[in-house]
Amino acid sequence: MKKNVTAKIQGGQIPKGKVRVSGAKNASTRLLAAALIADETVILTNFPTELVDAQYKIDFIRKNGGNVSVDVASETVEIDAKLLDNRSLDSYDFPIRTTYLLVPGLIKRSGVARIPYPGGCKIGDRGYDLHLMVWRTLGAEVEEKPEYIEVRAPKGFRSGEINFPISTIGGTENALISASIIPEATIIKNAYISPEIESLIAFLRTLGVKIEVVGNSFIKVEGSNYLRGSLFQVMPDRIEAITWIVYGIISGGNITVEDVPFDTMEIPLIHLQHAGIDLYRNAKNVIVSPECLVNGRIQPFELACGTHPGIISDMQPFYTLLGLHADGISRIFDYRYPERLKYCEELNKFYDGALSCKPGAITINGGKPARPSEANSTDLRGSMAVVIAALLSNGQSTIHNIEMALRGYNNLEHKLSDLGIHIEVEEAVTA
Ligand SMILES: CC(=O)N[C@H]1[C@@H](OP(=O)(O)OP(=O)(O)OC[C@H]2O[C@@H](n3ccc(=O)[nH]c3=O)[C@H](O)[C@@H]2O)O[C@H](CO)[C@@H](O)[C@@H]1O
Ligand SMILES: C=C(OP(=O)(O)O)C(=O)O
Repeated sequence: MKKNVTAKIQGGQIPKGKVRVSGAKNASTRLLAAALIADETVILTNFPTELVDAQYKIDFIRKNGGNVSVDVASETVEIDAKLLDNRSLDSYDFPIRTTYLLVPGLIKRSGVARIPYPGGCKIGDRGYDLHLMVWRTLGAEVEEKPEYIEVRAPKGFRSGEINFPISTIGGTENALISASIIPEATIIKNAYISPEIESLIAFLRTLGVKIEVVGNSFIKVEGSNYLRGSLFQVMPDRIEAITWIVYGIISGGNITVEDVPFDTMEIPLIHLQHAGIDLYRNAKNVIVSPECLVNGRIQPFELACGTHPGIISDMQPFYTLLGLHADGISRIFDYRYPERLKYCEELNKFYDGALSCKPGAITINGGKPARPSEANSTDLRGSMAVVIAALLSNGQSTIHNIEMALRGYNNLEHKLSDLGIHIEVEEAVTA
């Protein structure tokens, strides 16, 4: 897997052309784990095969005996988990967040699961205690070993009632997949229903799991000992869509963003309107061009990130970028991930200190032109944000560790190249 990747970026290139949004990271990597509980083959289409996070998960599955074939050309992944088995690995270094979703498949096949500690972006406090709570509620023993988390349920999980004290995406996904292998009813209270979770529920139903959702936070799951296979399409990535739209606006480019999942991003798009941006769109695509700016400029704005259907935290850095190009002072609040600020220090290198931050709040003094710089990738979205800042600056910039951006942006270099943008990417050779 790629490590220590540096990008040399010549600013001032204006994007022009088409870019298609890939299958969503936060859907595809969940479906991949959920496929492990099926007793027949699962085929996932529109799968972002080049996504580094997906590749880590596939690697883990293969190392534990699962069969995964990947067809890059058709963006299809076929998973056969019949031979999945819990094995002792030489290394548990898998820097992805949702390792916990690999547990149900392993419990189903071998009654024991050893999984890497949840990694993912360092965006502040990211507990995993609620995942342990899920497994314990379902009758498992859980032990935190130095290298991995071990979950034991030799006779499989048993049904229970899971009551989340806070609304958690990962926790809800874990509870859903874990409950699906139990042939009795499990109740999940205070669940979080996001579009990606709706898609996960739709997938689990295709396997034969009965899932009832009442209102927006109560779920009843009735699983089965035997689960069918499935042919399922990964939904497009709403965070990638907002990334390209914002890039199109602030670059003054002329781009068509294809496969935009409009129904999952109503409020994020309303906030663009409030910033004076009137996008041309049809059922699936958006055309971004300088004419979209109603008054010829981006209006400053104030917004708060939160749970769906609002602006989710992963979109925050792109609204920050938008604010940097707005005509005045904008403010962004994020009290769900108040420490998601490290990337701001990196962006400040390009924008002459235009961002001032305190936990949960970013104030943006918009309107300063971007200048070239050398910056680090602090997290996935932050990495993509500095790549965009470098593209907008007038000169050559260097961005370190852009493998972070590649965790969440499928085929990034190719997509940029289709927009006429060339970046030079180099991976450090390690002895
Ligand atoms: C699938 C998905 O869309 N994941 C998103 C989710 O991550 P992730 O699924 O990790 O986030 P959660 O919704 O689980 O976390 C919400 C809050 O609950 C806390 N918590 C969570 C689990 C736990 O066991 N204990 C605990 O304390 C977290 O620290 C956080 O403060 O939100 C992040 C911030 O928007 C995004 O970057 C991820 O892309
Ligand atoms: C923080 C993110 O992902 P993860 O939860 O996988 O770290 C992200 O997608 O921005």
